[in-house]
Amino acid sequence: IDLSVSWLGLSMASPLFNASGVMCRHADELDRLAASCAGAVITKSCTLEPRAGNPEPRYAALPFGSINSMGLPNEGFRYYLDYARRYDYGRGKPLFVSVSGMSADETLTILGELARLDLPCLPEVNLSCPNVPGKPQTGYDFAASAALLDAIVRIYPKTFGVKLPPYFDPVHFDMMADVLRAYPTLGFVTCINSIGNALVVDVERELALIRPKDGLGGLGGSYVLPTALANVREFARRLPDRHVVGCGGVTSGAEAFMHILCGATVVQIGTCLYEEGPGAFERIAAELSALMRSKGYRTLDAFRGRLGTP
Ligand SMILES: CC(C)(C)CCc1c(C(=O)O)[nH]c(=O)[nH]c1=O
Repeated sequence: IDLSVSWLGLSMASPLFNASGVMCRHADELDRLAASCAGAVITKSCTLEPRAGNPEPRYAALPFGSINSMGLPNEGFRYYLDYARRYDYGRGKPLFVSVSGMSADETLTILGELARLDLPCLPEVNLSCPNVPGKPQTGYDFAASAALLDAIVRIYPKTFGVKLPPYFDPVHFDMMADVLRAYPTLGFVTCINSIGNALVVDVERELALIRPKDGLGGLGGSYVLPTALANVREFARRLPDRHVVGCGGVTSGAEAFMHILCGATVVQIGTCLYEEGPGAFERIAAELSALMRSKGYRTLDAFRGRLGTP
């Protein structure tokens, strides 16, 4: 059974890696991911300056997933560019740098610096990044997304990707795909980010579970799997010449298989990695391998994007 993936000039021994935000804020965490069975590593979304993030409690594990309102705690982009400079690309594990400026200008400044370094790492631009006050997150503002991407391709000439929030309306799939299709250097889209602004209640204490935003936070884990799969399949259909990175609700080989069957080239793991640790990569890869064997598939290409309809 061959779990390897070659894409965007990269080669990965496993299709599995971390979702940005989980176990990737500090260099020691990133090194631990690089030493694990993960096929690649991505950094916590960075901003121009370091950020402590929101007051705690800001993350909670739930019966079927997680809720978080971390508030972009990160060491600042220079820290991650320095990590990207020192990273050992020869070990065959690509490094992705997630970028989420507090404004479009911040994102552009960071990408300009990244372009100057001309390193082998690839940026994943987080479109859940804040937009101008009074406007929804960038990914839900199609004009703002197009304006940001117009500016990005002017200052960042190489291949990059975007992290998308989940969409819930076919017209939104169409509208966002129309925006993204216009940028030939957009090599991949990662579907999905957490489902935003959920609210989880502690009945006994009659309190929200997390403190920021009066309890509102992004939902992750098994709760979001069906929405993640829909977004993967719908964007893979609309952008057949780009890669889709699947993210959302992967806790097993079967769920990784679902994402790839829906069209994902590779798969990110968030909540399950946070709760289980890096051993999740080895377990899920072994489960995926066993499932493929039982179905007679020797490679991921044998079933990628082949979901049918009854
Ligand atoms: C939600 C933002 C804080 C604007 C971006 C960072 C982010 C966070 C976070 O740092 O709170 N959590 C997520 O689940 N997804 C994200 O993209």
